[in-house]
Amino acid sequence: MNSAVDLWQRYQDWLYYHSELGIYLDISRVRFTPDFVTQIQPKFVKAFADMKALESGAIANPDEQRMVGHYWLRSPEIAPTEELRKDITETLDRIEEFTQKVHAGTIHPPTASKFTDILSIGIGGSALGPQFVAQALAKADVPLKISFIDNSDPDGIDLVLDLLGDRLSTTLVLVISKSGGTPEAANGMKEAEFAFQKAGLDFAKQAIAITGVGSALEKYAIGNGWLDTFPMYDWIGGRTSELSAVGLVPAALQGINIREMLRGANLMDAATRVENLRQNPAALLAMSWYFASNGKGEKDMVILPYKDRLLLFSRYLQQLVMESLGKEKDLDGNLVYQGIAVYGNKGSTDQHAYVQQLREGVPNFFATFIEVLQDSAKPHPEVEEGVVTGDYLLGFLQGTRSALYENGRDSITVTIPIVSELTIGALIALYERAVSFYASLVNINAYHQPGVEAGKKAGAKVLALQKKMMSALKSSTISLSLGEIADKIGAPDEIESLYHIARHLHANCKLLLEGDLAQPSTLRIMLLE
Ligand SMILES: O=P(O)(O)OC[C@H]1O[C@](O)(CO)[C@@H](O)[C@@H]1O
Repeated sequence: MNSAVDLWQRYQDWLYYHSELGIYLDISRVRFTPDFVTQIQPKFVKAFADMKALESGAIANPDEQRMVGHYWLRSPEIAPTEELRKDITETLDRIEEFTQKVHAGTIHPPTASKFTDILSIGIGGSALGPQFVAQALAKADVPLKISFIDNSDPDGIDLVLDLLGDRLSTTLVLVISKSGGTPEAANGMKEAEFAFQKAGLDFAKQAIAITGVGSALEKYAIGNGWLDTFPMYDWIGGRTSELSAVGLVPAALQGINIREMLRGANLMDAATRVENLRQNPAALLAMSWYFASNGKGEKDMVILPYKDRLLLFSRYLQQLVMESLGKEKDLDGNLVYQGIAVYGNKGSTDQHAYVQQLREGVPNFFATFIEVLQDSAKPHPEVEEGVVTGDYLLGFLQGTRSALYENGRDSITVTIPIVSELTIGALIALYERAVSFYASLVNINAYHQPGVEAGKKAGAKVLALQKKMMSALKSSTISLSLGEIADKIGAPDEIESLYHIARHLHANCKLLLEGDLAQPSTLRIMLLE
């Protein structure tokens, strides 16, 4: 298997090529055996059946009793009802109409003839796709420049708003939240509203919402007369929403051809509907993941795109893969602790960062190289005789792939001809389907995220404690120790939380801590006047 001739044969035997998209998938450097392929075939019978059921509108997310319909977004004709088909096509038409009006200046800010910027506010699936696509398809000359508030970090928000500066008056704000109740998105919106108010601007005249039908955010936007709202359907998960209004509105506004993105996804969806393992690129990916991680997430997925524009792909895939596959229980309720950890950066930067460990250190990963065939739209000078920078990039990729393989580290290579709307749409669709297949192989629900709720609830508890602590301090004429506060508010088990809250409020000049900072039990706490 390891002779160059054998490997070349294996490469050709397993090479997948999509002629219309010009996309290749090479899984030859994953060391599965013919026996493994034979053994996994029956699991794909189920995976293909699950795919069919999901696409025809079955309740594929049993916990939440929801259909899962992101495939319908790029093939409305396969949506299970006429109403859904109409919703999808009408929303797409509305996005294009709105975009044309913004670009033409028919929809414009109160104090200028055109919008210059977009400020996109949202988190998780309501940010990662738009960020990935904005960077992948960025151009120097765009109708509107985009910036993002994707966290509840006041310093991060300051920087975004400072960079917008006076252009806030010509900024179109997109508040994106499926639930319409995610605190990070709500806080970002409130901060932006406040900044507009401070600058004497009318937020409602410069804001749109992309949110679940009937959500609190939709009601708020309509009630306050925002420019427009676009729907996010309950049958689309946040992490598969890039090709819904969530991703299409910001993309279209940046001048990105959204019909081409949808066409790319549609072509890939068709290719990944083929019920033949060897001819289905998503099935080949899922099989490789299963082999590499032993169907139990025993190895991490390292994403190495050799293209600056694709830097955020690993971050995008982190949510898609880890939120979908990282599950405690399988569909039968057994404890399985599933998942595949995803991380990555870009080549060749990685070679000067962590490839050392990948090559020689703990062999707990499999790599995925993303190769782009076209170097650049522009010709580049030779950096040495007959060699341009892009030739180096290919050399680095090939070199790392071989060096890893020689040392027992498996890899997959996805090759695209060019970074374009078509190929980005296709890549998104490829990984969405691979995740779906993998979930079937390991029998888990890829479309819920119960674990996230625990963190959200715990976060809310900390804020409630903070409020109680502040009112305890307000009603006290003397400084209090952490223990005294805990007793006063009836929360003796929360003393450590109270300490963390007090230390944060002290650093932000909301209260005073006196005592030995190295010994929390000595601290006395009082409000600052
Ligand atoms: O769009 P929303 O409802 O604000 O949710 C943002 C993100 O939060 C989650 O629900 C949980 O992290 C993600 O699945 C989702 O993409």
